[in-house]
Amino acid sequence: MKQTAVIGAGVMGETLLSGLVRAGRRVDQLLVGEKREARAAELEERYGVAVVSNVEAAAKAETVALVVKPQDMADVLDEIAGSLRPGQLLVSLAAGITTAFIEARVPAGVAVVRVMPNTPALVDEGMSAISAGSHCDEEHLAEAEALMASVGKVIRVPEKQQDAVTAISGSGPAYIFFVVESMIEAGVHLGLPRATAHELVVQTLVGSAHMLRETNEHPTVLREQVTSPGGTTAAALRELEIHKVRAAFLAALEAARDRSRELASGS
Ligand SMILES: NC(=O)C1=CN([C@@H]2O[C@H](COP(=O)(O)OP(=O)(O)OC[C@H]3O[C@@H](n4cnc5c(N)ncnc54)[C@H](O)[C@@H]3O)[C@@H](O)[C@H]2O)C=CC1
Ligand SMILES: O=C(O)[C@@H]1CCC=N1
Repeated sequence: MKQTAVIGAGVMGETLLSGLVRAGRRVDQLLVGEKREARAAELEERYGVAVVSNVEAAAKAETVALVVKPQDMADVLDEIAGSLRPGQLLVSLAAGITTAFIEARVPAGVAVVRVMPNTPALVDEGMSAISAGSHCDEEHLAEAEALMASVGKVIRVPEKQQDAVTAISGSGPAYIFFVVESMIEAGVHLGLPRATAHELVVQTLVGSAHMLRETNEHPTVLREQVTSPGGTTAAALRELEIHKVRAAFLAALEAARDRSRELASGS
């Protein structure tokens, strides 16, 4: 029986775990390594999954997903390296951590795939980008792809693009939620009840997202369709340009990309 282990079951680890369960993975094919005892008990109760030591998880599973913070990755790899064997697959979901960083700390021949997921995986609408390490064959990459496909869409990217991917889709949901928060708050300033503002903004976001996906139109075209000459949208967009929102997004994404690059150094 092939087993998959998830080491580090915080926000993203549980997101992956729950997706695997929803996708029909048998619970006895799953193992969890989690440092916090209370959290481990919670997961055992919620999913009926076995929480074991990291060493046992690494020794038993064919595929090991590493979902600890980048700053904890070196310690976890030191702990499990002795239990890993060539041919086994390590899938890292950590921002910034390169496949070379992992390969340098595990036995030669262990296959490594780097993944950047995002939290909409919780509702099976995740976006994951995967990159192969140097001992990884097509079968390993396909296995990592199948793992992440259980919670959404997956694309393959060259590893050198992963820091930019992290800035866009990894952190991306936070920017969208920030915009949603800002619009709700603005609605309240305009005198709408908070619940009304919330409903208006969420449905506007969902509808706009569906339009982007289903019409396949460029966002500029969709934005122009909303922008009547001399109308309300043009008045609002002029303010966004005056406040340099476009430039702020560029600076923000550059900061996220740079932070991703820094994380591999443990800072
Ligand atoms: N939260 C997000 O939206 C995304 C997170 N990621 C990546 O996922 C990883 C985890 O992030 P989060 O889930 O947000 O963090 P988190 O802090 O919620 O989860 C990390 C978990 O690892 C556990 N842990 C720490 N050291 C451990 C050890 N030695 N053995 C076993 N478990 C240990 C912690 O107790 C915690 O439950 C990070 O590397 C992050 O870059 C990637 C994309 C999106
Ligand atoms: O903020 C972070 O570092 C993680 C990686 C991408 C999203 N959350």
